[in-house]
Amino acid sequence: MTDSEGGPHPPTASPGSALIDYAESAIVEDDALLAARVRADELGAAAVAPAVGALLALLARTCDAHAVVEIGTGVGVSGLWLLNGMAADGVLTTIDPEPEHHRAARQSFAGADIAPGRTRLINGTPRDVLPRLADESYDLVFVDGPLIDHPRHVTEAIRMLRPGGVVVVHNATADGAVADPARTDPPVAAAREAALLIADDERLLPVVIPLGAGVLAATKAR
Ligand SMILES: C[S@@+](CC[C@H](N)C(=O)[O-])C[C@H]1O[C@@H](n2cnc3c(N)ncnc32)[C@H](O)[C@@H]1O
Repeated sequence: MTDSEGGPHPPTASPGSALIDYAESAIVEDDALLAARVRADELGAAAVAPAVGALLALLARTCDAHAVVEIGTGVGVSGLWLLNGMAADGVLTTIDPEPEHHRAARQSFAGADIAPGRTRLINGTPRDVLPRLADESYDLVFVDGPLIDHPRHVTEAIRMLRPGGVVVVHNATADGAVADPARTDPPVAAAREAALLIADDERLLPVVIPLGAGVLAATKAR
């Protein structure tokens, strides 16, 4: 690649650079999100970084999301961001096997004055729940369960996504380990497998975004 004067482009920013640090620190969260983060710390439920949350809200708004599925509710930090970007009457269906996390997520949603009808919390494992959700019916699917389950969750997400919808995979790079050929442990192999499922699907237009733990987003052809 060359610049407008024919010379090589200057090196682009790498993860950990000042640019990434700026992107990560530029987002300000409201009181409801800050309170949810305290709950996440108390329960040890890792939540998306603020910049990833802002990306979720942006993508939800861009695809005018009315129906969103989230795999891995945690205590509702990513859910709050998704709801912020969704249509005012949009419904977030969010799945988690931990009842304690769902209790905390309900507190998080109430703390942000989210109307109860806008959230559908399904307590169960995605393996059991996802097959019951309809084909091509959701505007956005957010995958944030255990890395080892990413291939199964991504397969279900692609099935559930409507044409023009967006799938977002959190921790898609296994904190960057997918780029290291020496890393062949099962979670890293699962992250690679999930990325390949998306790369090999001709209906999907993907991009890796180096925010937080690494995000892979793809939109499905209309
Ligand atoms: C990283 S946290 C989700 C954080 C949340 N998305 C956020 O940013 O606020 C992962 C969640 O996956 C849930 N989980 C555990 N086992 C699971 C499984 N087998 N499938 C899906 N989710 C699971 C955990 O209970 C936990 O709440």
